[in-house]
Amino acid sequence: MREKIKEATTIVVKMGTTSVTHANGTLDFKKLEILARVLTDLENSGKKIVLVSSGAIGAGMNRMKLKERPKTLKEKQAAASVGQGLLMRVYHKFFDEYHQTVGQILLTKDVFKHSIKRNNAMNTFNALIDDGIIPIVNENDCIATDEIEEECFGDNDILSAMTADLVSADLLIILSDVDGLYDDNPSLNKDAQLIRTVPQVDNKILKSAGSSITCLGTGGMITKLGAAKYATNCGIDVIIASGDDCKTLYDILDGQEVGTIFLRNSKSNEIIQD
Ligand SMILES: Nc1ncnc2c1ncn2[C@@H]1O[C@H](COP(=O)(O)OP(=O)(O)O)[C@@H](O)[C@H]1O
Ligand SMILES: N[C@@H](CCC(=O)OP(=O)(O)O)C(=O)O
Repeated sequence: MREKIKEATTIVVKMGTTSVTHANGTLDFKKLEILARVLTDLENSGKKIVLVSSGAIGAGMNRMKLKERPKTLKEKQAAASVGQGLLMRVYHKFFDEYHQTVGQILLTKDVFKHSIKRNNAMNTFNALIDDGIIPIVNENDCIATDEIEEECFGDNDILSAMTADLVSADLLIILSDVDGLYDDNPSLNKDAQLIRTVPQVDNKILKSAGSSITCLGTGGMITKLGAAKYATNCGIDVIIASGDDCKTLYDILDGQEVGTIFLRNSKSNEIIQD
């Protein structure tokens, strides 16, 4: 069933806050360094890679010496403003080690609803991808407040699914602090079982998802399932797996049974072919 993953060419990889930062918000250099190496290697092998990375608020929070995630919207925006620059500087540094050029794209969700803005964003993505440059995407937190205002509604998960659709990706890989979708929140229920394959994101599956209990991650599994539903309906396979060791991306793309796979909705392909 996972054999077809080997053929995926355009791949969007989403790194959650918990995968790019330590618990105190400082950037996890070890993980980011490995991520840069693996993504460059995949790009060199002929894959087209887009990275969606969270972590701006965590990184900014630490630099501003805030002890906990800011509560008010303006404080979160200020932290994102400080942190986004830090995040990109670290990405530039690590990707440079492997002579891989990256470009920053900050998006707001309204871009996807507005045909001219959507087209402009798509042209930028295509120009970067055609030049072998890896776009690094985050939400433009300072002007788009829907993602950070309410912890439980929306986040970079859905943005990664919308981006995957925009670049006509074959595969969306969401890396997190959990190794896939469980039948119950594994942080609260130690008997929860990992689900390997989800043929369809239906109500039963949606009910298994809970929110995040970390102080930095937002949305938890609820927004990841929203993203999986969105992307699979666009004809894109989705894998949720652990971002602990980014070398796992090799195993995923080798078709190995890593994390949870959400199978693309085949009807969406029929619609596209019609
Ligand atoms: N059914 C579930 N399966 C797996 N994780 C779940 C589930 N329900 C809730 N979660 C929570 O979702 C968390 C991952 O989401 P989040 O903290 O927002 O990560 P990220 O920073 O990667 O977006 C897990 O650590 C877990 O506590
Ligand atoms: N765009 C913000 C939001 C964080 C966000 O979506 O977090 P996550 O649920 O960990 O992907 C940031 O970079 O901090």
